Amino acid sequence: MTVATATAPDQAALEKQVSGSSFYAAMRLMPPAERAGMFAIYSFCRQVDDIADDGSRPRAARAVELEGWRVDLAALFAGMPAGRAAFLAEAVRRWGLRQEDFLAVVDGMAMDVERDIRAPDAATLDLYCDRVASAVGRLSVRIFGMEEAPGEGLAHHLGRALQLTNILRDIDEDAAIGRLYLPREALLAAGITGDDPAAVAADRRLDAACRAVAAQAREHFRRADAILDSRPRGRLLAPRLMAEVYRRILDRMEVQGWAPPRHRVRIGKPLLFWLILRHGLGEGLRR
Ligand SMILES: CC(C)=CCC/C(C)=C/CC/C(C)=C/COP(=O)(O)OP(=O)(O)O
Repeated sequence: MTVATATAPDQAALEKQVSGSSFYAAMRLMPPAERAGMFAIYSFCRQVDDIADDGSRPRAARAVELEGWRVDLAALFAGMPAGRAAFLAEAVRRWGLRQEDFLAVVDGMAMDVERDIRAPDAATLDLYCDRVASAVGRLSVRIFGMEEAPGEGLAHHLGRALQLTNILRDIDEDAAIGRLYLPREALLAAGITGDDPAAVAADRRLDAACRAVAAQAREHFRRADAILDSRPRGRLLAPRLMAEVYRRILDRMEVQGWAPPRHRVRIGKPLLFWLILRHGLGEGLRR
């Protein structure tokens, strides 16, 4: 495949976009070329996510802008001047990243633009998680150098584990912008029939619904771990640390519970540092 030669990616700018993420430490530990690739993927995700979340602009304008990304990605993969997507060219060329995975991410963001997601059914939530998280995983596992089958499996399970945990952590922030990602089935099983985000966030029965979703996240973490454990020790340190950081967030939320008022769970620097050491990442730190 021929890919348009990109303008040199501005690493400092990419890194700045990534630096606020829970996954920054994991990406920082990768060797320079892989790290640059992950930063590019993350920056792409950040840019399309910012479009989807920009509530100050009409939905139609945001949809047009996402469509522009689809056009730029098509140009990139056709070897043409790729506009905003040009900075992805090196990563696409080097790791054979697939157009369909980038497009899936854009499709996921488009779900947020079309209407505010409110208590989606389980299948819709799963599709959303596949697009906004597992597709990112499918791009990432190519950079990790994984073979097709375990790579697909890791992306499937770790993407869903991380996204469900993120949803459980961000209930209040999402409600503040009119969104409720918790699945309808879990809400109904807990006796919650409405889908008004603020009302649901204030409902004490939410704890039971969230525990059911947390169990799903745990099962995805378990299956992601099984894939990671089958790979040689000392490899795949980045996804191991990504999983560990978010699993700790899930652990803390389960202790705290989801009955309002909730306190946003964070992983502080000392714990992060300890997790890095525990995973034998000292090697990465010296790079
Ligand atoms: C194989 C593999 C690596 C799979 C996982 C793919 C992946 C990294 C998905 C991201 C999903 C997610 C919860 C993003 C939030 O990022 P954020 O930076 O907004 O998170 P934060 O709010 O906690 O900082």
